[in-house]
This record gives sequence, structure tokens and C-alpha cells, in this order.
Amino acid sequence: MSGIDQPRIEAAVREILLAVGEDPDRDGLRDTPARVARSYAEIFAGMHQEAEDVMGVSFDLGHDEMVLVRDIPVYSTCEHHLVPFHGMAHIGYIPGGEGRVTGLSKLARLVEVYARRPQVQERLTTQVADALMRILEPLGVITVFECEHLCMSMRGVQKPGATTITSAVRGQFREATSRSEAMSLIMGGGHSR
Ligand SMILES: Nc1nc2c(ncn2[C@@H]2O[C@H](COP(=O)(O)OP(=O)(O)OP(=O)(O)O)[C@@H](O)[C@H]2O)c(=O)[nH]1
Ligand SMILES: [Zn+2]
Repeated sequence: MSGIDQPRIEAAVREILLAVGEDPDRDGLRDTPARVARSYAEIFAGMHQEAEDVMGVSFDLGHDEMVLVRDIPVYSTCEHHLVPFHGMAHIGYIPGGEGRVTGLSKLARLVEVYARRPQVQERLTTQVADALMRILEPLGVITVFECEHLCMSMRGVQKPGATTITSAVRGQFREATSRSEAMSLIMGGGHSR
């Protein structure tokens, strides 16, 4: 994958293994630095992508009501500890004047672009909202992320199951009625809740 310096990651992982007291040349670990480098190239692929790269397609359907995609699985990496945080993203928008909408899958691809970077949940939440506002020029956007941070579960304060909820609202979703309509669709109802 372009842009990620895999040999450098490989060398660094070998150093980490040595630093924790492991033997990086033992059977089970011999290929680990190269595996981690390939894995990081995937996990951090968003470093070398822009929202515009995945949001090329938009249609004019004349639809000017809310579109909401709920329960998009998200995996990202905490920039403080480089361990995962993961959960669900919910993305809604109200198409703009000409009713420009995007393919539903593009919303999930947009989440990936920003999730596959060293992140904090707040920034992920606002970056997705701001990219949608910029690219689709809709009347409003809402993004909600519900995530568990493994840095809080497997180490540190050790509170598995604690969920962090962040939201960003832009445009018409700043109004109480639009916002609460979206939030009730996200948090309630539906077949999966
Ligand atoms: N606001 C925010 N904080 C985060 C996120 N991910 C991790 N953190 C927090 O970042 C903080 C880093 O705090 P530090 O005191 O520098 O690090 P630490 O000593 O490892 O802290 P502990 O995790 O409490 O052991 C911790 O409180 C984490 O819970 C995130 O996405 N958003
Ligand atoms: Zn963390």
C-alpha cells in the first residue's frame, strides 16, 4: 500500500519486541515485524486518502428529506495508546437545494477514510460531518459514534463495556426537532434494537 513506510515499521516492531524482552528471531516471531507492517498499512491506510477519493458519485434524486445510515461498524486506533477503539457510526444528512444524494456505501467508505488513522473519537466524529458538508453541500449533517476504547478496557482504568458517545451536528440538525428526530431513529426503533 503506497505511502506507508513498511520497512521502517518492520524495524520499529523488531525493536519493540527486543525492548519487551522477546526474541524476535524465534520461530513464532520471525515474520511478525513484516506482518505488523502489512497490518499497519491497512489500519492506517486513511493517512493517504482524502474524503473526495471515495465520495466521487452523487445523484440528483430530488429527495430533500433525511437519509440516515445506522450501525456502520467502525474500527479505529486510539492515537494515545495505538490500541483499537471500535463500535458503531450513524450518519445522517438532509440533501441540499438540488437534492444531491450520495451512494449509501459511500457514507461507510467515508467513515473508513478517517477511522484508518491514529485518531481520537471526537475528531473522527467531526471530520466525517465536515467532509459531508463540504462535498454534498446538504442542508444538514449528523454523525454519532458509539465506541468502546480498548485502552480503557484492557489496560489503564480497566472498564470493559464502557461506551463513549460523540456526536456532531451541522446545519438543520442544529434545530431541536431535526436533531431529536435523528437521535430517536438512531437510538431507538429499528429491527436491531
Ligand atoms: N477525549 C478522548 N480521550 C481519549 C480517547 N482515546 C483515549 N483517550 C484518553 O486519553 C487519555 C490519555 O491520558 P494520559 O494520562 O496521557 O495517558 P495514560 O496515563 O495512559 O492514562 P490512562 O488511560 O488513564 O491510564 C486517557 O484518559 C484515555 O482514556 C478519545 O478518543 N477521546
Ligand atoms: Zn487510548
